[in-house]
Amino acid sequence: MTPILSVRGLSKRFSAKPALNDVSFDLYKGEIVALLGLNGAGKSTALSVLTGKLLADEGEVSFYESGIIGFLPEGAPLFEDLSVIEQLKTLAGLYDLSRAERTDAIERVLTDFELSTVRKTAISALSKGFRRRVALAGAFLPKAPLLLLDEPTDGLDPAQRDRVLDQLRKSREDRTLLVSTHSLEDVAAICDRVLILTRGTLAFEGTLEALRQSANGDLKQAFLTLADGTEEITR
Ligand SMILES: Nc1ncnc2c1ncn2[C@@H]1O[C@H](COP(=O)(O)OP(=O)(O)OP(=O)(O)O)[C@@H](O)[C@H]1O
Repeated sequence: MTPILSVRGLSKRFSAKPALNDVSFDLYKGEIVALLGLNGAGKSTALSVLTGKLLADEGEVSFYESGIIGFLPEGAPLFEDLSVIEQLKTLAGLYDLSRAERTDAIERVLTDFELSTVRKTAISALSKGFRRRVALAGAFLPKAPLLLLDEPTDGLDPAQRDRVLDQLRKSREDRTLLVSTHSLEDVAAICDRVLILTRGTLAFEGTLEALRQSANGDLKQAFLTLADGTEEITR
């Protein structure tokens, strides 16, 4: 099977300090893959390099689909001075969409992320959970075949978290998702495969089930053991 995205030998250093070290993996159509690791493991750096926001020092990223990549960056940055609808219109204007397509895309994400009631609200007046959903709506505006999401459920209440996870699950019908998260609950709920970064090195690549089984069914224990780097590298 041809991957949708292929990453080979990716390395990135900040000054002399390695943030990513010879990382290689593939993503396939229709899967949701978790990108896990302790604080500072290199997850956000990896997503930034994949989107071209940061330049890698070494390695190659090949994207085998036509179209663009949707991105929810770390911290879900937004235009503070705009309203929700203005934010989405501004982002939609960046894509190659007709006026009708832009309107349709905006209405779709307002509905999918339950933002209709705040469409005219200033971004600066939104709570953390709403802000996250506006940023997610922005990432889902274009019909991008690949979405890179940095902590999509951070700051969401349990009800909203479930709804956003439903949206992510649904979106795999026509998209591939790489999701960086600290929530093992989210991983168990929606992810097919898992990548674990340990101090910039890929320490595990495999199915959710294989990860669980590596610690007799205890997902948290399995993650902590590998993320800490005390186990041999599993590839
Ligand atoms: N712009 C930068 N300049 C210097 N060092 C950086 C920069 N961005 C990241 N780093 C360093 O690179 C390493 C990886 O950071 P990164 O933010 O990718 O980790 P992360 O896995 O996303 O962490 P977290 O879970 O805390 O968000 C860390 O040691 C971090 O301090």
